[in-house]
Amino acid sequence: MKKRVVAYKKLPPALLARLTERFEVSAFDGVNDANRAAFAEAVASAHGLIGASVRMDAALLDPARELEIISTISVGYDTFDVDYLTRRGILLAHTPDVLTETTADTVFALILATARRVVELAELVKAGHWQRSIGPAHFGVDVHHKTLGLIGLGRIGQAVARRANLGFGMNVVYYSRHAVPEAEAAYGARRVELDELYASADFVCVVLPLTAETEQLIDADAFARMRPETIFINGSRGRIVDEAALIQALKSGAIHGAGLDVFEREPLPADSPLLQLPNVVALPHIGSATHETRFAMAEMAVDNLIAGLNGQRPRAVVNPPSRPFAIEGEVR
Ligand SMILES: NC(=O)c1ccc[n+]([C@@H]2O[C@H](COP(=O)([O-])OP(=O)(O)OC[C@H]3O[C@@H](n4cnc5c(N)ncnc54)[C@H](O)[C@@H]3O)[C@@H](O)[C@H]2O)c1
Ligand SMILES: O=C(O)[C@H](O)CO
Repeated sequence: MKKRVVAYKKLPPALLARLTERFEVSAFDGVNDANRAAFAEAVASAHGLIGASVRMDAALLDPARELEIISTISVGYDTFDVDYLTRRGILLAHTPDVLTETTADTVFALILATARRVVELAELVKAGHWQRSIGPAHFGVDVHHKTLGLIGLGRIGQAVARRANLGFGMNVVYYSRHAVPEAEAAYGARRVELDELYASADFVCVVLPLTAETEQLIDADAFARMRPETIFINGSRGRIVDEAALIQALKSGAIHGAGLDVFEREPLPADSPLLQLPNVVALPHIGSATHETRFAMAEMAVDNLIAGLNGQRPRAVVNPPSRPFAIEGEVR
C-alpha cells in the first residue's frame, strides 16, 4: 500500500510528479476557509505533509495517528509546536541554506530602498511629479561605511554581514547568544550587547527566529534606545517586534524609517498605520521569493519528505528522533 501524502502548497509539476510516483497524494493550493474541512480530513489519514505557511496545532494533528513527517517549505518553523511533534514521534524537516543568499539580498534591498527612499521617489516619478531637479527634501542617507547592527548572526545574518562589510564597507556589530569568530575574522564584526547595538547602529536589522524568547524582543524600550537616525529593518518574523511600538517610534521621530518584509499579521491589513507612513518600505514577505530559490526550497522539501517516509535522514531535521535513521538504500 502506498503511503498517503498531503501537499498543502502548490508544487512545481516535476516535483509533484516525484511524489505521485511514490505516494498517494492529496494536493491543495493553500488552505483557506473553503477547503479547510477537506484539508483536515486528508491530514487525519496522512503519513506525510508538505507545504508552508499553515499553522499546525494539536486539534489538526491529534487525529493524524499515522503521521511520520511534516516537511515544511521554509527555514522558519514557528508555525509548529516542536515539543508536541517530538512527543508524537513526528519528524519536522525544513529548508535552511538554500534560501540564505536570496533572503540576504532582500534584506539588503530593504536597507537600500529605505535609506535612499527608492519606493517613494520612484512613485513620484511615475506620478509625473518630477518637474525639476530634486533638492534636500527628497535626499536620502548613505548606506556605505555606516554601522549595521545585526540582531542574530546565523546563516542569513552572516550573509547580510558579508554584503555589508565586503560590498559596502560597513562597520558590523552584532548581538548573538554565541560569538561568531568566523564573521569577526572575515567581516570585522564585533559582538556587543543590545544596548550598545541600539546606541551605535545606523541600521538595526533583525535576523532571528521567532521563539518564546524572541517574541516582542524589539519593544518600546528598544526603540527608545535607538537614535533618531536609525533605520530599522525586519526580514525575519513580524512578531519579534511590538508593531504598535514601532509605529509610535516612526511617528514620533524616535527612529528615521523602517524596511519591513514581515508583520505581526500577514497579509498586512490594508488599514495598517504603517502604510500611511512615507518613511516605511513594506514588502509582502518576499525574503526567499525568487523563481530559483522557491524551486530549490520545494525540491529540498520533497527530498526531505521522501527520505523521511523511507526511514532515512532528511537533509535538515528540526527534531531528530532518538531512534537511528535507516542506512542509505535501506527502505523501512
Ligand atoms: N522574510 C523571509 O521570507 C524569511 C526568509 C528566510 C528566513 N526568515 C526568518 O529568518 C530566521 C533566521 O533564519 P536563519 O537561516 O538565519 O536561521 P539561523 O538559525 O541560522 O540563525 C538564527 C540565529 O539567531 C540566533 N538566536 C536565536 N535566538 C536568539 C536569541 N534569543 N538571542 C540571540 N540570538 C538568538 C541563533 O543562535 C542563530 O545564530 C528564520 O527563522 C525565519 O524566521 C525569513
Ligand atoms: O521561513 C522562511 O523560509 C520564510 O519566511 C518563507 O520563505
